[in-house]
Amino acid sequence: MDGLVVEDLIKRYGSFTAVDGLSFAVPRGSVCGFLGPNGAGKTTTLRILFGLSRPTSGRAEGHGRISGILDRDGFHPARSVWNELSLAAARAGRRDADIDAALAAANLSHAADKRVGECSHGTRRRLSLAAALIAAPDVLLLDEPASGLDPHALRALRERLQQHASEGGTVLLSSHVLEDVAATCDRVVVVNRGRRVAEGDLQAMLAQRIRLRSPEPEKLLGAMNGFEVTRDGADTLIVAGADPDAVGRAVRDSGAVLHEMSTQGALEALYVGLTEAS
Ligand SMILES: Nc1ncnc2c1ncn2[C@@H]1O[C@H](COP(=O)(O)OP(=O)(O)OP(=O)(O)O)[C@@H](O)[C@H]1O
Repeated sequence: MDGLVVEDLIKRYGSFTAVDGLSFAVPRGSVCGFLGPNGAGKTTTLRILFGLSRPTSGRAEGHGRISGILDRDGFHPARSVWNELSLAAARAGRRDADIDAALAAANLSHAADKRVGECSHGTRRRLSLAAALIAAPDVLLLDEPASGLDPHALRALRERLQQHASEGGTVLLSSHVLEDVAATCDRVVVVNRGRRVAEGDLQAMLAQRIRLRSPEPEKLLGAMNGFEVTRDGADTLIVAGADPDAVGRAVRDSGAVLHEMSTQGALEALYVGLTEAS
């Protein structure tokens, strides 16, 4: 069952079309990356899903309670971290929420009494996520949630989002950090100039591009008959559109020494190909 649906969505600002007939869906239990170049229409789509902006035509709807992070967090700089979280709980109708426990879960207990205006960018970002989660949402919409986070906070964010999905929630997050998307998401939607250029299961999409690194690339290349292979530097081959088992067997049969067989970096290659081509 879908947690959110975007269908034939169009958003125009005057004569400029920011979102141009966009359609995609995110199933429940999924963390979906929302990728695209600057100005592709991601924030516009997220704002419509939040109900902050009206579509020109089409629809964008999440099922159940929606919360999340937009570019501006709207916190008052003079309020304390504890107070902002408590206000977020009250706004979401969750007056019974345990604020101290939510702060601890967000690793923010030490900052509870700090004024928001005195917090670092990363701390504010973590507070934004805690404020979104305290609403106990079904659908989490996150615009660049990883921005400003250190590696520990990034890992905690990833684990929290995956936990939300494993409990049946739905997550849509925009990001330009593709490595992070690859580690966090199970699906992606790629948009360019307001249109969808790709959508699907991330592993299935990445399995379509396997990177092989070998000190004997010629030997390897000789065994790759029938595969679509491109060279990427002196010792690296990229095999496109092939089943990993079949590639693995061809590598074994070649007898070449292999230093790496992975889909690492494949998302970037896929993204660049998709957004340049359209
Ligand atoms: N209120 C507005 N009035 C006019 N144009 C707007 C408005 N909001 C957004 N746009 C334009 O719509 C296009 C899509 O913007 P949007 O912010 O959705 O892109 P994005 O994919 O989120 O980009 P980024 O990755 O840079 O955040 C851009 O060209 C932007 O300038």
